[in-house]
Amino acid sequence: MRIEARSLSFSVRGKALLSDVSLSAQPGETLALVGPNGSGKSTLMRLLAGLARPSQGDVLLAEQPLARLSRREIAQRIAIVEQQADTAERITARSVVELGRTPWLSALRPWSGEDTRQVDKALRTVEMEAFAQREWATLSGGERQRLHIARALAQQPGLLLLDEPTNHLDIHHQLSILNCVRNLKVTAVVALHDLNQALTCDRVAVLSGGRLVASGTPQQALTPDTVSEVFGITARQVRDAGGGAPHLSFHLA
Ligand SMILES: Nc1ncnc2c1ncn2[C@@H]1O[C@H](COP(=O)(O)OP(=O)(O)OP(=O)(O)O)[C@@H](O)[C@H]1O
Repeated sequence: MRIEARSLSFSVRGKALLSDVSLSAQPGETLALVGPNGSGKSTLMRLLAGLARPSQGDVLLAEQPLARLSRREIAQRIAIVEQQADTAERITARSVVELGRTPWLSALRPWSGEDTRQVDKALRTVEMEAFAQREWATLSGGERQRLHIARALAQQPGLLLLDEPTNHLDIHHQLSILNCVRNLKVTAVVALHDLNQALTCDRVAVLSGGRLVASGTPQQALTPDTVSEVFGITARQVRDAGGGAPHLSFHLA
């Protein structure tokens, strides 16, 4: 599903948290959102998810204004995993993932084999099948994070919004979750702090002080000059001795 932000601004008590942000992701693309702490990534995610209304501008999902969709219609199209997402504690891992099926259920459409299949598939994708019956309270931070992502995948959204999904994850699961997201046919917007992980996405948008300062392909948006200026460091592009894609190395300026 195509997502577009048109001239989005958002203020709280007269303070501008986002100013005139325009960006889009095409169906199936993975768009990385990067920027320093407090630059507005989570705020933008919440506007894209319809969890907050922009002060100005519009969010269009598959060319339809989000503001015109009902909560249920939004839930059938958009899944979000927020930073510090938490869940009631007396519940099993599997039940958390089953919550992802809620937007598709109704009195006329009770739980079916298809729902069970989607939950199984999501648990497999995040490599958490073996934990399905565990109590939520007994799980580690990374295991909970993977289950939140599984819950979002079980929702079968057209747009997946992930706010720092690799937080808490060991390097194997960081790479495997990002790989899985990039390979999904679903459009994804992913807030990331690891700029080298952002380099592996289809497109990158760079926020600074609530404004969009660069966007485009990773090579266009994440130039050493832009990264140095936005993060107040010195960035250099380097290549492994064995060739391969360039990546960034960082030093304090
Ligand atoms: N309700 C609010 N009232 C006042 N300021 C707020 C409110 N919510 C967020 N902010 C401020 O807006 C700015 C953007 O916050 P946001 O959480 O979007 O940043 P972020 O880029 O996701 O940061 P991080 O990388 O630290 O997660 C921050 O300075 C934050 O303190």
